Amino acid sequence: MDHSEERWPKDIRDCANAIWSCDTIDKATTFIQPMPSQSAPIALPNYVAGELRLPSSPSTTYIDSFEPKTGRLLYSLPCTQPNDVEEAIQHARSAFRTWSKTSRSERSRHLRRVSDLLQEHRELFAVWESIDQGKTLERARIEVDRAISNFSYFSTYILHEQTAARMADGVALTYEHRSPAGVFALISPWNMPLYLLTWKIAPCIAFGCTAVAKPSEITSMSAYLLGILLQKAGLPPGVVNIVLGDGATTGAALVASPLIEGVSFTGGTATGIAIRRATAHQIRKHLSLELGGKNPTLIFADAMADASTRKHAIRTAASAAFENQGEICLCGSRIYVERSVYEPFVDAFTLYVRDKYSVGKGSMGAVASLQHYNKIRGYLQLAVEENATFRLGAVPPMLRENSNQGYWIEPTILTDVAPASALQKDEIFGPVVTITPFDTEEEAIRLANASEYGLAAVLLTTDGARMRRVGEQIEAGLVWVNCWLVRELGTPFGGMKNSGTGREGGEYSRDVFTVVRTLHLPA
Ligand SMILES: NC(=O)C1=CN([C@@H]2O[C@H](COP(=O)(O)OP(=O)(O)OC[C@H]3O[C@@H](n4cnc5c(N)ncnc54)[C@H](O)[C@@H]3O)[C@@H](O)[C@H]2O)C=CC1
Ligand SMILES: O=C(O)/C=C/C=C(\O)C(=O)O
Repeated sequence: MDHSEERWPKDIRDCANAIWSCDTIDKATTFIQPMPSQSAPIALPNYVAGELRLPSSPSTTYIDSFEPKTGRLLYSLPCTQPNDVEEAIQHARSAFRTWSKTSRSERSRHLRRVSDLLQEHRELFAVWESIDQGKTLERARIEVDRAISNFSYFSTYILHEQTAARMADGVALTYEHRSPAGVFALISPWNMPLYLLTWKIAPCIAFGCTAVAKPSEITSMSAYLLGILLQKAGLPPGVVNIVLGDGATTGAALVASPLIEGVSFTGGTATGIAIRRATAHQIRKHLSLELGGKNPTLIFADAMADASTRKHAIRTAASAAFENQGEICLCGSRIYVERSVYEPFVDAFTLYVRDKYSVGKGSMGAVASLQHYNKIRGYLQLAVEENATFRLGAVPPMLRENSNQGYWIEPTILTDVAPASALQKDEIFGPVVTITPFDTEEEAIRLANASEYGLAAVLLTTDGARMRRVGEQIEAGLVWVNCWLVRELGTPFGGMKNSGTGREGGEYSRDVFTVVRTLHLPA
């Protein structure tokens, strides 16, 4: 693709305004359709110091981004080089001097304005997120709503926060004093782009820090739109900066900079390890790593005992498995079913999933990239080689680069998969589940915990005592009983084992973004 400068819009601001003016689905779609595939897409700019601009480094390269549902080239984005990353960090540092001292009520007003403006442009963000990521429009709307809540939740949280003070043995009055930690690198993945980026940006700026954020190179559109929105909301320049680019160049430069006081990262475990390694010598750096999962869903016979609980169990297990094409780190991709109800469950689950999630039924989007499509395809080929039974789905066709075909994968249900298989161990991160029987509660717990990951789990049972007995033994940061993805933004969110370190949400986010000192005053 030709990236010569004359093929970019002369004024990037015109381009931003063109997209911004698409305030209805129709207009947004019209804007995207006339772009001829394989030629002169727009290049998205960074958002630095309150301005939308392309990086200045002459060595900047450009990355192509494709539309998952069609395989068409959509736009390109700069792979921001270390010197431009450093410049963004400098702007965040200078903004920190003022922002960290800005009153909570003023910061709260800024977050509220961002939340209101997002609400006003909900549909615009949802349409573009769906086009850019491959998710359904319905799913994209849910995620924009959550992005709105991320800002509104932290806008009020900081107004009601309390400080613990106590009398230490009658000799000293002690209290905790917290101050904003500094400039943060906020790095997010491609599965829930706006939802997860704002889950980091909102608490970061609410607690008085400033940010250089980097979305995934696979899905940069909503971050770009967010930059425009932050500008329109009047957020002081430099408080949030957004640099686009890949992990190896842009992300790595951001994380390693000695001027970065902390990193909040969501993505794959291998990247989390790389970030830990790259920052190992910088002890002061706060690290919050939310990584992969291979989450179990346990279905006990009592959950299948009558028509209403059976329906609930099947629906909950299905949405936990296939929502957002299985591209949520919390998805339940290993299903374990008590043997006495195993076959009835597998039959009913397969029928339900075929009806609701088959491609074309409206609940299944395309997977995010060709690279990811091929990764999932590889696992399905492995399932054939290992003689797994395909209760639903098949190996999808091979797609070539630039084939202008969408990355669609049917929901796939596998049985007869050995516990040691990579299909049971690896995070496939797609619409693929395995179903395995168990005989006893102890075996169910053992199977659930037989994973390097420990992010989330779902228990489906009507037995109240079992809910707690089993729930408290599952090695996972989040256990949902008879529900999935129910979120209260103050609760600790994060994983055990190789699913990460640190927790975010409410006061846990405060711990990530602030430093604490204890003051001792003589009594
Ligand atoms: N939330 C989750 O649990 C997610 C899990 N994954 C898993 O990871 C696998 C690989 O997907 P990727 O897109 O490669 O995820 P990734 O972990 O490489 O990407 C996540 C973010 O990290 C950035 N990044 C990559 N390398 C970096 C580095 N060295 N320093 C700083 N930032 C860096 C990326 O540019 C992106 O913004 C997926 O197939 C899936 O299994 C991917 C995305 C989200
Ligand atoms: O914060 C949430 O509610 C969901 C988070 C999901 C992820 O972190 C993910 O899928 O990566």
